[in-house]
Parts: sequence; C-alpha cells; structure tokens
Amino acid sequence: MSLNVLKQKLKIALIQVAAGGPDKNANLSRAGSFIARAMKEQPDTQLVVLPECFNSVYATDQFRKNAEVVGPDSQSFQFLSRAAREHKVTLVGGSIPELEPSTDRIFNTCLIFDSAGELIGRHRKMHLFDVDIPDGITFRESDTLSGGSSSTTISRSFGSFGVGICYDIRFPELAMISARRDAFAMIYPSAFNTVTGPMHWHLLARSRSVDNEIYTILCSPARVPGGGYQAYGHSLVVDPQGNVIAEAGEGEEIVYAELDPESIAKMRRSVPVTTQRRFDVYKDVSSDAK
Ligand SMILES: NC(=O)CCC(=O)C(=O)O
Repeated sequence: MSLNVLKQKLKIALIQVAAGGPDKNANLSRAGSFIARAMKEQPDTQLVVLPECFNSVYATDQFRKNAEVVGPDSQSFQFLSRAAREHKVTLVGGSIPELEPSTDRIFNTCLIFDSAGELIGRHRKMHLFDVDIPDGITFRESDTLSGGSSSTTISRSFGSFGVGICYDIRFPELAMISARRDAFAMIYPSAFNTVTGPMHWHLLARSRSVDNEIYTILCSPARVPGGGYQAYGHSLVVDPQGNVIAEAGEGEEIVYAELDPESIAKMRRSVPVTTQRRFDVYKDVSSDAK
C-alpha cells in the first residue's frame, strides 16, 4: 500500500444541518445556505460532506414518499450538482431515498459530484439498519429499503476516498476494500441516534481509521429535540492514528478540518501494518480488494 495516498493537504467541511423535516424544498434550501456559509468561512475548501437522508424525514414509512428517480431531472440531483458547480467543490451529497423504476425498489443513496457539477459516483447503502435493542431503539430499514450491492471508491486528482452510509461503518470490509485501493479516507454520511451514538460512534470511526491507517469522516444531521428520529450529531474527523481531530456538538454546526498526507505517511512508517499483512495465512477478505 502506497505511503502517498493523499497527494496534497486537503480542506474539508462537514455540514451538520437540521435538514430532515417534511418540507423537501426547505431542507434543500437550508443545506444550500450551510454549504454557502462553509465556503465563505473556509474558501479553499475542496470537499464538502452532507449527512444521511438530508433532504427528507428519516423514517421507514417516509422513504417511498420522498424517493426520487436519480437523474438530471430530479430535484435533489439538481440541487447537489448546482451546489458543487457553484462552489467548485467535490460534494459527497449525504444520502437521499432513491427509486429504481425498473424494479420499484427504494435505496438509501449517496450521490457524489465533482467541482464541475458532474455526477462521479453513487453509493447505495449496502447494509440496512435493522436493529432491535431492548429499551433502546427498534428500526427496520429493510421494511421499505433494499440494500446496494457494490462498494464505492472515488478517484480524484487529490487522491481516492471510499464512501459508505452510516450502518455500513459497522462492516469493516468496505473500508478495507477502499483502503486497499489506496483511499486516503472513508467518508460516511450518517445518522446514528441517541442510543447507539454514545455506544459506538467514536469507537467505530476510530477503529476504521486504525485498521487501515486512513482518515475516517462521519457527517450527521443536527439533533432536533422533540422531532422523530433523534440524530446523535457529533460529526467528526478521525486521523490515521485514531485521534479525533475535529468534532461537532449536537446542534447545527459546520466542522472544518485539514487532512495532511504526512499524517498517513508517518503512521504507516511508524506502525507498518499496511505492508505486514499475512495473506499467506489468511486469504484476503474479499476478492473485490486489491
Ligand atoms: N442510519 C443508520 O444506519 C443508523 C446506524 C446506527 O445508528 C448504528 O448504530 O449503526
């Protein structure tokens, strides 16, 4: 695995916005104003990340109602493409409910745009959030969603990054696959909650970083007290050593960070697990990985 997976220092912004209400126009407009604010406060930002389900309510009985057929005619596609183009940034567009008309299935989908507003990637959440925690939370995305079936690694001039959505972070294989494709980071638009957030949010992010000696980036919606699903907040960036280098609170906030190639190189020089793997003993975890 290369030491030079990130080609330059990279400034990023995570948009922790309260944009999961029932009015899609209002959600898009609020997200747009936060992106504009981020670009004003940190004009040399090159990568912006939005949260999971940022354009509509995160609830199993709402996904179909809000689903869009992804393409240049869809409202959220147009919004994301325009924002990326206008601000000349790579935009990891959170996630939106997507309708696949040929199968009538709904996916939880992240669209990624380049700085010219062109769609350069689409990740469909692979692992659906189906949990039943006594006295905690019961949620079954699979009641209305289907899972995607491929991992996503996006290649840019500054380097490559992997994309997963929220619950995908619990499955380390996805991060490994992208890391073995020389990704410098895993980016997860997410919406943990007030039960599993305190349990595992930081632990999972730090684990994915340390496993692979990469950056891990989680972007959550802001918490809206009294609303339905209570998002955890705490959007954060973890460095390749496993340190949290930037973190939001629970409310609306923009998290800024600068990623440094030397941080990856230093970690890999010091603790070279990326070159010490024993594939002669354990076969690679996935034929999808390098
Ligand atoms: N939206 C989600 O996938 C939530 C995942 C979550 O909270 C978890 O604990 O995992």
